[in-house]
Amino acid sequence: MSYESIARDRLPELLRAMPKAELHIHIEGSLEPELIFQLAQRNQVGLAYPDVDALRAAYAFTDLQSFLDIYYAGASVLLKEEDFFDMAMAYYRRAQADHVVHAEVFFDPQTHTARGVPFETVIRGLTRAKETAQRELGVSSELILCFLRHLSEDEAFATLEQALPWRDHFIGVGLDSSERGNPPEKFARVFAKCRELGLRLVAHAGEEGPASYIRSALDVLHAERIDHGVRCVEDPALVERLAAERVPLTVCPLSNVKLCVFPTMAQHNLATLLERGLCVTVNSDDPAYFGGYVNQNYLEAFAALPQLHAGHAYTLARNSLEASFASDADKARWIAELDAVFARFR
Ligand code: HPA
Ligand SMILES: [Zn+2]
Repeated sequence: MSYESIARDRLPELLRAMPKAELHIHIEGSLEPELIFQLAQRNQVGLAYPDVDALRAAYAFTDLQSFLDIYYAGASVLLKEEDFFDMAMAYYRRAQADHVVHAEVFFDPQTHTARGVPFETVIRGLTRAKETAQRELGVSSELILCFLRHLSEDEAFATLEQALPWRDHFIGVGLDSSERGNPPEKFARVFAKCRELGLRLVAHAGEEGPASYIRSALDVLHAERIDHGVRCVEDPALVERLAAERVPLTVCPLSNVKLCVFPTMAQHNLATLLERGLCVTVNSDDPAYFGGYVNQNYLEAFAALPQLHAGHAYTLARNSLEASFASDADKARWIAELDAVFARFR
């Protein structure tokens, strides 16, 4: 079906209404400044900023590391199961408002266990929110445990050990934090172990790091999806392979602009990636820090890239549903809902 003829001025309404999956969201990156201050007060944690406005004013990033420094500082207010629950519920409410039917949510246990917060506290709070979101909001979700790549592989193994009693509470593992200088190869053994355990595998690659990191994420880690992946265009043979193998890329447009991966949204390569036939999806990454939740990412990308039309909107939403780790039955149901929404706009 062709949707190209749907008028451009109807795109915002269509982008908001279409059912979608979000596959690249760090739950700690959904912690809004207001909630950071509430939790700081509740838990008697001191912050380096006097108020919400001062904290928000510090969100001027020059690269990934400048963001990560402030992101880990923000997460320091999370101490109790209830804190993780409240943070995740706030995300699920925003996701529901954006017509996210399914989310695969990253969490960074090492950010918390390093501060003395037990793994159990983190997973209990997030799991309770996941179940509440399904029951009360109708938002389906799964959890993906991310290893911090600036830490050692031994530390990743120790985290996996702590997580194994909770094996059925998360579906897979990912790799995040400082990319440059921390190639996928560093985590080959722990990913091999996770693969043996039947966990789903994803990895951040090609955000700030070179295209070769995307190749090793595929060949060494056996990642099933690449988080970001926008630098794949520097290696045309890799682009062909990603297209042929239909490897999903979880692209985060606002994040890429805020972290200076692209100077402006008009220079983002989202449209190019789609033209090359890649299985691209749109996601928010760290919505509290980068200026918006998933719909804002769609809206700003479509506003800045005139090549994009309603046909691309359909492709992106459909890719997000198909690239998820949900059941075939759930995917079929959501795709039928997607088709019904687009039928209303024709
Ligand atoms: O965009 C990101 N890249 C790497 N690590 C991260 N941790 C949170 N967000 C990110
Ligand atoms: Zn990310």
